[in-house]
Parts: sequence; C-alpha cells; structure tokens
Amino acid sequence: MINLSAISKSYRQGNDDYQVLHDINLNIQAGEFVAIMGPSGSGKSTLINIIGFLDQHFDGNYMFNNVKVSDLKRKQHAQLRNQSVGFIFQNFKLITNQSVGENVGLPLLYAGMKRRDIVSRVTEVLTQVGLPDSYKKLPKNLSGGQQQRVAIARAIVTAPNFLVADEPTGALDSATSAEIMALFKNLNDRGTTVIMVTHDEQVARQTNRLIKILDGRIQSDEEVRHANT
Ligand SMILES: Nc1ncnc2c1ncn2[C@@H]1O[C@H](COP(=O)(O)OP(=O)(O)OP(=O)(O)O)[C@@H](O)[C@H]1O
Repeated sequence: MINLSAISKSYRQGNDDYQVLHDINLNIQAGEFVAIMGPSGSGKSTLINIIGFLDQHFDGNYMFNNVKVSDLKRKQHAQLRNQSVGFIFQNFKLITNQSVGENVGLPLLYAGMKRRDIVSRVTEVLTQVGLPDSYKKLPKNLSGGQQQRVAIARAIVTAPNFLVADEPTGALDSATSAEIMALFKNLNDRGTTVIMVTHDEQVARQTNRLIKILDGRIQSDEEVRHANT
C-alpha cells in the first residue's frame, strides 16, 4: 500500500539546508500495525506528515497503491488525504463547543453525506469505540480516554485506508493507555492499518512491527514478538 523509496527531506535554515530525513526506504502493507519510535527531533513527525499526505515537498519516490504521490496536483494530494487517512493526535483535537456526534460526523459532512446517513454512521462508530450513549455529550464532560475514543471514532468514520496516530497515548495514564491500545488492536484485528508514533516502548511492543528512527534514518525495523503467540 505505502511504498517509500529513497525519501529525503531538508529544511532551509538561513543559507543552509538542514536534512531531516535521509534515504528512507519503507514498505507498509494494508493490515499492518506499525509503531515508529525515536528520540525527539529524529524526524518522526516529518516522516508521518509525508506518509499521511500532509507534506508533498520531499525528494525520492512515494507510491501509494500504485499512485505516484509527487505527481499529484495540490488539490489531488489534499483529496487523497481526505479520502485515505484518519489522524489521531496526543491532545485529541476535538471541537469543544460541538457535541461528540457532531465532532465524529464532521468528516462525513465535508464529504457531502446526507444528515440522516451521517447520524446512522456516527452512531455505528461510536458503538464500535465503546461509547454508544455519548452522541449528544460535550467532549469536556468526558474523561481523557473517552475523548481519545471520540477522536478515534472521527478518524475511522470515513473508513480510511490507514490511520496515523501521533503519540495517541501520550496524555493518558497507563491504565487508560492500555485501554486505548486494546481499541487500536481491535481495529487492526478487523483489518484497519495503523501507523503509530510513540515514545513509549511498552506501547510500541503491543504493535506488530517496530521501526526505530535515529537522526532521520531508519535504525531498525523489526517484527514484534508477543509472548502468547
Ligand atoms: N517546518 C520546519 N522548519 C524547519 N525545521 C523543521 C520544521 N519541522 C521540523 N523541523 C526540524 O526537523 C527535525 C525533525 O523534526 P520532527 O518534528 O520530524 O521530529 P520528531 O522526531 O517528530 O520529534 P518529536 O518527538 O519531538 O515530535 C527537528 O530538528 C526540527 O527542528
């Protein structure tokens, strides 16, 4: 699904170029559950911004399902992002004065779906993330873990090809973090591709593949072995 070859990325700093990513080669298949780890500043966000079609300015070749991403016009790139990726962030990024249901339904509203269909799809995904009775609640009246479930519901509501989660458990205590990881695992078991950035090795060990980044290079890329499998 995702094929990166020789991806490099530099930022201009004064008269110098500062290279953040060096020659990244990476293939991710549909159905994978991948963790990306690395120290602060190692290039993780830069990499997932390219993978998630937020950044089209890079060197090298990114093929997404046989589409050459760098050949796309700006609008096509944005369209690919809206149709193919669901994003989840550390701080949830919910709209505080809108209800849970409105937050989750927003990507469908943008996609032009009818209101009645939106309500039924939103109800379905809220049930899937374990919040069947929260449609009319405001995010501020939910716990952190529940708010992250809402954000996950919003990310999956359009049935994207893959999810990009940037430190999704970073703001949660360890018990809540375990619950959110169980939800990601459940989604992955049902076929959702998940690419997750985390600082937490415990969290990373619950995925199926661990990629470590150091100074903009892939340092290691290994299958995660689980005790009971
Ligand atoms: N827009 C930008 N302009 C210039 N430099 C940037 C820009 N974005 C990121 N950088 C630099 O690129 C490097 C990698 O940043 P990036 O955010 O990808 O790292 P990261 O691994 O995600 O770090 P963290 O774990 O702290 O989020 C850093 O040195 C950062 O300062």
